[in-house]
Order: sequence, then C-alpha cells, then structure tokens
Amino acid sequence: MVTRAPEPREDTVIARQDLRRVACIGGGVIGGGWVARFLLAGIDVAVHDPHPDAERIVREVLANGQRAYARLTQAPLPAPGTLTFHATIEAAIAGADWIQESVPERLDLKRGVLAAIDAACPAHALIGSSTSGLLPSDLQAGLTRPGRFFVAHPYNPVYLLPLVEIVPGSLTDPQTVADAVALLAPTGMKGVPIAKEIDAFVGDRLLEALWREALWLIQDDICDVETLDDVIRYSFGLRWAQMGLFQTYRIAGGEAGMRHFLGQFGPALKWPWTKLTDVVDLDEALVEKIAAQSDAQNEGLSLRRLEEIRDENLVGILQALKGADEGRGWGAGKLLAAFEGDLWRKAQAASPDEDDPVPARLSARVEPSWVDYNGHMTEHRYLQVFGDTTDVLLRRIGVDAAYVEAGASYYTVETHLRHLGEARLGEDLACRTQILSFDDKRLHLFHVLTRAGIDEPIATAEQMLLHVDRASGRAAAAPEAVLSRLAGLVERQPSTTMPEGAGRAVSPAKRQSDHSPVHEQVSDRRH
Ligand SMILES: NC(=O)C1=CN([C@@H]2O[C@H](COP(=O)(O)OP(=O)(O)OC[C@H]3O[C@@H](n4cnc5c(N)ncnc54)[C@H](O)[C@@H]3O)[C@@H](O)[C@H]2O)C=CC1
Ligand SMILES: C[N+](C)(C)CC(=O)CC(=O)[O-]
Repeated sequence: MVTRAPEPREDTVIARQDLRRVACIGGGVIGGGWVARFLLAGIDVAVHDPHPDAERIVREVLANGQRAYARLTQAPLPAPGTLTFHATIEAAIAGADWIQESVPERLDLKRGVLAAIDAACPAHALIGSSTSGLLPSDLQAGLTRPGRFFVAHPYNPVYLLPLVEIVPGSLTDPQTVADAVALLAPTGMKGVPIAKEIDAFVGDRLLEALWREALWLIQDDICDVETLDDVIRYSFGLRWAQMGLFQTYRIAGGEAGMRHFLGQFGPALKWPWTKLTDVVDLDEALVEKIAAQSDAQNEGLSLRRLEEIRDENLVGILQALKGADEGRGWGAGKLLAAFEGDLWRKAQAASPDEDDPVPARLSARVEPSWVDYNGHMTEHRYLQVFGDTTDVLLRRIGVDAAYVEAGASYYTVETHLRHLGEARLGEDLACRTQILSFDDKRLHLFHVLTRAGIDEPIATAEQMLLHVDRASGRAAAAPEAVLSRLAGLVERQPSTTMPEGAGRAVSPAKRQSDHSPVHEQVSDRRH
C-alpha cells in the first residue's frame, strides 16, 4: 500500500520560493528602507502609512537606495518591483506574501495594527515586525494565526545593511523562521534566527550598553560627542565591520588565543570601569549639551548629505569585504558576492540581451574611489570596466561561473588601452564590444568606452584572450557550443569593418621641446 503524505493545511504552506508581493505597514525611516530593499530586489511593494508625507518620504528613501545600489554592484539588478500606496491596511496587504510592520515603537499601537493585519491577511503570508525591542510573544498574543508571526529586526539603512534578527515568540511555528530566512536571501539579506526571545534581542542589547556608557561620558565631561565618535571610527569601529567582537579578541589574545585573552582581561570586568546598570538622567541640560555638540559636529551637513556619505562609505566597505579572504569574500562582503552570483544566474536564465546585436554592453558610473589626484578616472578603472565588459561577453557565450568551475575559462593575454578623453566623477559611462576575430583558442576583442548616450570615445581597449584549461594553465580549444555562440554573435554584430584604432601599437616618443604645452604633446602622441 502506498501511503501519501498528508496535504499541508493552507496556513502551513511555505509562502513561496521567492517573494512576489510585500506589504509595508508604516513607511518611515525603517519602513521606507524595507520598501527600497524589496523593490530593488524586483518585488512589488504595497505601502500603508497614514502620514500625509508618507509617499514623499518613502520615495526619498528609495532614491537613496537606488543611488547606493548603482554604486554597490555591476550585477544585473532585476527591474524594480511596482510601488503602490494604499489608504487602508486591508488594501495594502491583499495578495501579500510577506507583511512587514514598521509603525512606531508602542506596544498598544503595534498590537492594534497587527490585529488588523491578522484579520485580513492571506493565509500563507508571513508577518514580520520591525520592533527594536518588544517581545514577539507580547506582540503575537491574541492573533488568530500567531504561528506565522515573528520579529524581523533590521538595521538602518535597511537597503544596505543585510542583517535581520529573526526572533520567534512562544507561538511562532519553527517553519516560519526557516521560511523567513529563505525568503530574505534573494533580497541580499541575512536572516539570523535568535534562539530565545529577549527584550532588544542581540544587536540592540549591545548597542544600548555602548550608548548608555557614551551618555555618561558626555554627561561627566570626559569627552565631547566628536571625540567619542572619533574613538569609535578610528579604532574598533573599523574592526567590527569585519570581525565582530569574539574573533577580534581571539586575535588580541596572541598565540595563546581566547583562553589567554579571557585570563588576562576577564578579571578587569570586575573593576568599576562602566556604569552599565545606571541610566543617565536625560534632563533638559544634557539633551541641550548633546544636541549642541552634535550640531557643531555636523555643521554644513544636511541629513540627506549625511545619508549619502554614510551610504557611500558602507558601499566601499562592502566592496572591500567582497574582495577579502583571497577573493572569496568575508562577512557581509561574502554575502554580497553570493547576492551578485544569484543575480547573474537569474539574468542568464532570463537572457534579456539575447536579441542585442552588439556582442556585449556594460554601463558604469565613475565612483569617488575611481578618481585620482588629477580629478579624473584613474587608469586601472578603465581596465576594470573593459574587463567587466569582456565578462559580459563571456557569459553570453556560456563561459559563466559554472563553466569556469568545470575547469576552463578565457584568460586575457594582451591589452592595448588608448585614452582619448577624460571621465569625471559621477559620469555615467557606456562600454560596447566588437568581436574582431576568433578561432578555437583565441578571441580578439575591441571595446569602446563613451559617456552614456554620446558616441565620442573616451577610451578604447583591444584585447586578446586565450581559451585555457585551468588545471594545466595551457591554451586549449574551446568547445563547439562556445564557438558556435561566438559565430552567431559575429554574424549579427552591427560593425563588420576594423574599427579606428584597432591594431595600433604604442608609438615611440618623438623628442619634444621642453616648452611644448602638454595638450600638444598628448595630441601628437595620438597620431
Ligand atoms: N529608526 C531606527 O533606527 C530603527 C527602528 N526600528 C523599528 O522600526 C519601527 C519603526 O521605526 P521608525 O521607522 O524609526 O519610525 P518612524 O517614526 O520613522 O516611522 C514610523 C511610521 O509609521 C507610521 N504609522 C503610524 N501609525 C501607523 C499606522 N497605524 N499604520 C501605518 N503606519 C503608521 C508613521 O506615520 C511613520 O511614518 C519601530 O518599531 C522601531 O523600533 C528598527 C530598527 C532600526
Ligand atoms: C535605535 N534603535 C534601537 C532603533 C536602533 C536599532 O534598532 C537598530 C539600528 O539600526 O541601529
């Protein structure tokens, strides 16, 4: 006799592999950040927030998120989801797979909002709360489907910081926690389940301890807010982005490691260094003192400018971490690499550029870290853009991550790069590729870099690549599938003639008068 597994009840069906529609209830600092995170992952988002300026605020946070993503990654982001605003909770949550509550931190208000969500939400939907400290068991009490409720506590800015503490209450179904972690992954987020519920969870417990102590240091005139921030950002703040507390202290224990560290510094915890259990009296005088010092610290910096600087710094840190550990990525950078890998795989599966007759195209923007002391894009970034464009072509002919993993790849063996103009900070660039020739081992390319929408070249690169067996490091014939894709691209590419500048060598310098203006020397070298 064949026994069939029981059909899952409707309210225990795992939501979906990927989220399609999310409802954000509350669109302030955190709700707006969630909106950006979900929309930029291609998910439709419906918002309900009674604030008269809610739509403007959400769209401003979204614009910040778009600006940050344009700098964060070259991977093909999906088309953003559709953003809609709704007058009622019921309208916003209709058809939602995930409902994220981000209303102000008041138990009574949150419970009222969650009751309204619970009464009308689709049976399969997960319900997350952004609360930074309220207990999930207190929030889920009284819900008709408490098993699908949990705390999903993010960090500001939600569109860039990947962590979400997933905290179940006593009535949360364990499957809900697993679903939440899985559903967040394609948005580039890391859902971290917290084993036991506790007020303020893990992150805010740590932050509050630090903040409490910081307020005492200001109150007691030990330092001002600028000094305190300097102490963090010039020292352990830099460490924390990449190794946290315990890994950092393990290293600080020297060769004897954590045991030695605990033995040496553990007893110091009994010295009265901190005032952690005392709460400073945030009276008018202290509030005024902190606010005045903070105003002085940030003179001339608007909130939006501070957000931009914060986002650019975070993007830089994430990108640095992506290249760490010999390119395998580290911490949040490893997660970014996985997110990008996923985006590339999805883009390949969808093959949106299949009809483009140009063999490869890439868009890029000149980032602050790309600009040198001459105020324009520095040399190696040109090679990066051309290399990334080559990668677009390689993926198009099937030389993708799986192909490389299987043991073969194309290696660049020669590049001739010509600088014909200057690319400046913030400019949008476009690179396109012509295949000059290929055979079973060689691939000869010509890239042209322009400003987006303008035809005049800023630079060109001619490259020769060899198909290589990675184990032996030697040239090897590419398989027929790759060669026939190349042939198809060559047949359809718009340009069939040798482009201007192809086949050029670097001309030897002619002796110049010491007084020749530089631009004359440069233009002379071009011809
Ligand atoms: N601001 C932060 O750094 C973080 C905040 N959180 C948590 O996120 C939640 C929201 O905080 P913020 O975004 O900072 O507050 P916020 O004040 O910026 O935004 C709250 C939004 O909720 C809206 N709202 C009020 N009543 C509503 C209702 N009945 N239905 C729908 N929307 C309603 C308000 O109009 C406002 O736009 C809180 O639980 C907070 O603890 C979590 C992580 C970080
Ligand atoms: C201040 N806060 C408690 C609301 C902060 C958080 O919850 C997390 C964060 O982004 O720091």
